Order: sequence, then C-alpha cells, then structure tokens
Amino acid sequence: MKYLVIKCGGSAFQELSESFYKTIVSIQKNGQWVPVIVHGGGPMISNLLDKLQIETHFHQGLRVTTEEVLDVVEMVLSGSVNKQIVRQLVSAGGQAVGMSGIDGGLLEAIPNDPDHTLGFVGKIVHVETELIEHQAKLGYIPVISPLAMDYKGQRYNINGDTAAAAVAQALKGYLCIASDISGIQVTANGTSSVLREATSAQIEQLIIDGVITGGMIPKVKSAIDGLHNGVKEAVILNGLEPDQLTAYVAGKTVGTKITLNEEVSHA
Ligand SMILES: Nc1ncnc2c1ncn2[C@@H]1O[C@H](COP(=O)(O)OP(=O)(O)O)[C@@H](O)[C@H]1O
Ligand SMILES: CC(=O)N[C@@H](CCC(=O)OP(=O)(O)O)C(=O)O
Repeated sequence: MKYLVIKCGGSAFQELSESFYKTIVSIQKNGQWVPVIVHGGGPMISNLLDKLQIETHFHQGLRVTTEEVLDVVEMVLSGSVNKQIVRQLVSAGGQAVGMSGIDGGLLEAIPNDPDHTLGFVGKIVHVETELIEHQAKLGYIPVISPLAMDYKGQRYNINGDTAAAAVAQALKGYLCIASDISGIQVTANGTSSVLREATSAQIEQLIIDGVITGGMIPKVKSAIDGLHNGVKEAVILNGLEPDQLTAYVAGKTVGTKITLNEEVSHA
C-alpha cells in the first residue's frame, strides 16, 4: 500500500474546485495509492478570531495560541473545515470519514517549544496509524484536522503542514502539500519562477535570505523533517490546479520536490 498524505491548505480551501475532490476520489478508486487528507484552515481561523475581536499573531508561520484561541481553532478546524471536506468528497462520489487528531488519540503532542513562547502549539510525538489504516481498508478516505492532545488531555494547535508530515512519516508514505501556489518561488533578474527541486541546504539559505517566509516556512521545515524520518517523497504543489495532483500521481514532475542534500545527484 502506498499512502499519499495530501495536505489541503486553508489558503486554497475556499477556492478548491469540485475536480480537486474528484481527483482524490479517483486516486483512491484506482487502488494504486491510499489517499489520506490532513487539512489546515489558517485564514478561516483568523476570520473568526477577527469577528470575535481576539488578537492573533504568527511567529515563523506558527500561530501563537492561548486557551481562548484554541477554542476557536478547534471549532473551525474540527467543526467547520473538516466536515466541509468530508461533504465535498462524498459529493465527488467518495466515502470519507472526518476525525480530529484528538479522536481515538490519533495525534499525540508535546509542547512545540519548552518555554511555551508559542503557547499551546504542539509537535507530534505519536500517530495512532491503526485508526487510519482501518478506515482506509474499509474504503474511507480519512480526513484529519490538526488538533492533538498530550497524555494529560491538554489540547494543542498543530500547524497543518507539521501534522501532515507527521502522518506521512508514521505511514511511511508520500507527502503532497497542496497550497495556493505551485511550489517555492524565487526571483532572479526581476523574473520569478518555481523551483522544480529544492534541497534542504538551499531551503535553509532561502529562509535566511528572506525568500521563503510566512506560511511557506512550516511547509519546507516539515517536509525536510519528514524526509529525515521515513517520508518517501515530499512535494509542494498548487491545489487550485487539480491537474497538478493528477500529474503527480502519474509520476510527472510537478510543483517543487523537496530533497535532502545527500539525494542530489552531481552528474
Ligand atoms: N518563496 C516562497 N514561495 C512561494 N510561496 C511563499 C514563499 N514565501 C512565502 N510564501 C507564501 O506562502 C504561502 C503559502 O502558505 P500558507 O498561506 O500558509 O498556505 P496554506 O494555507 O496552504 O498552508 C504562499 O501563498 C505565499 O504567500
Ligand atoms: C500552530 C498553527 O499555526 N496552527 C495553524 C493550524 C491551521 C493551519 O495550519 O492552516 P493552514 O494549513 O491553512 O496554514 C493555525 O492556527 O493557523
């Protein structure tokens, strides 16, 4: 079984077309890949926080999370966004089951940073893969919202990319980060282009140079971390262009493939 963990980013979410979901359903029906969805929803969380007049800010692409913010994060991700994705997959002719990382102890976390500067932001230390495997065997597409819990029952807000990489790592699968952009963009001589491949060393430099910023930082960091820990392949592509996902599963070069330095061929 080849697990394909598809991260659906919140920035593209509201504009994702019917054909994006149809593509996922057909990937599953085809039988070569087992799709698992992990989603985000950052812009929707920020919208509701704004309406509730709760201030929010980000540090290196991660939302500083108080208990009050956590309530909104859980409501938006595990309530609204998760169920919308399930509905879309069902409308596209698939069977899908939504769950939060908290359900069944699916995602176990510890604080992301020991001094709690980010508040209740977690990093994942365990994924209960059996829950995912069982649902997949029953023919469901698992749809996971990135909330997690520690052994005491404390909730954590997990960045969607971090959660997707942890799930891909635990399943020893492939990671496909679908966002609103076709990969890592760089600008040279006034012309911008998307890198076809980026090594961990290149990425480190692009972060230092301020080329990779904001929400792209957790994507590249999670992908590199995942590749170090058993993820077979990691790619960032544009979810707003469903052909990119189709092309990816067909083995074509698409988006930006993230690689570790030692994988680079110097032919
Ligand atoms: N070098 C870069 N290449 C591409 N996108 C970048 C880069 N640096 C920052 N970004 C930003 O990262 C965004 C994707 O992150 P984010 O908005 O968090 O997406 P998602 O909701 O899919 O997780 C892009 O839309 C872009 O604005
Ligand atoms: C810790 C942290 O930053 N959590 C994210 C969770 C949602 C997310 O990751 O959404 P995107 O994939 O759309 O960015 C947040 O609160 O926005």
